[in-house]
Amino acid sequence: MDAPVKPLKPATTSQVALPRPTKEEAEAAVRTLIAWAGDDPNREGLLDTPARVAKAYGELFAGYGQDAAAVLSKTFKEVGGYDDLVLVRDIPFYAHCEHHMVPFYGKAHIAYLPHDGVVGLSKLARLVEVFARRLQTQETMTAQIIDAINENLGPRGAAVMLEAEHMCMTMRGIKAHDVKTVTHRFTGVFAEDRVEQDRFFAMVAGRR
Ligand SMILES: Nc1nc2c(ncn2[C@@H]2O[C@H](COP(=O)(O)OP(=O)(O)OP(=O)(O)O)[C@@H](O)[C@H]2O)c(=O)[nH]1
Ligand SMILES: [Zn+2]
Repeated sequence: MDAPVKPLKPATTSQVALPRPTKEEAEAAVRTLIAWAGDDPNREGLLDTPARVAKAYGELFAGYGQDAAAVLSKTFKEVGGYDDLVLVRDIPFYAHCEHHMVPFYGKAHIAYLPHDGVVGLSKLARLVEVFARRLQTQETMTAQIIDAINENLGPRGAAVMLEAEHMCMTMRGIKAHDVKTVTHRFTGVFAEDRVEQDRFFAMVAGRR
């Protein structure tokens, strides 16, 4: 018989103030959920599952330990004076919806108009990871990505679009398959100029 499940520490609304439970407490919580699902956490096939889930959470929610400012800290100024639009499109991401804790996944498209140098292209994909690997809403994630770009790169303009499928809408609930949710936000020149917005949409669609 396993030791009785220790109670989890009380939840707070603040991510920062929340005391981190121990690995043993996390594993006990997984055992509780297995039993809640209707299975026996003590049967052989499930014995190692709580430890695996706790370990997987470290990867799936790694974003809490990452810092957008650090990801965007290095810029390059030697780009031949290039200051036109840079678009990195089709960045794949996997996030978890904060309502049901099931995945939503899709693609992010990020564009910016450089002001004083450019950032390494991989860093924009890393930035998406920083915010995807948390409990999220698609809207919050869109806003966090563009805010981080503005705060750390100070571009003349930025544009972010996310297209995602929410599994809480496909495998449960309304069970609406192939539904895509699209969010986008524009700042700076992109917010002011419809021509720039249209250029962004055309480039995201691969037409330019
Ligand atoms: N705006 C927004 N809603 C989301 C996101 N992810 C999931 N949701 C929605 O969150 C809502 C939660 O609604 P509730 O009525 O509180 O929960 P529920 O009874 O499980 O809702 P149903 O999914 O309709 O069964 C649902 O409408 C989900 O589709 C997201 O990223 N953004
Ligand atoms: Zn959901």
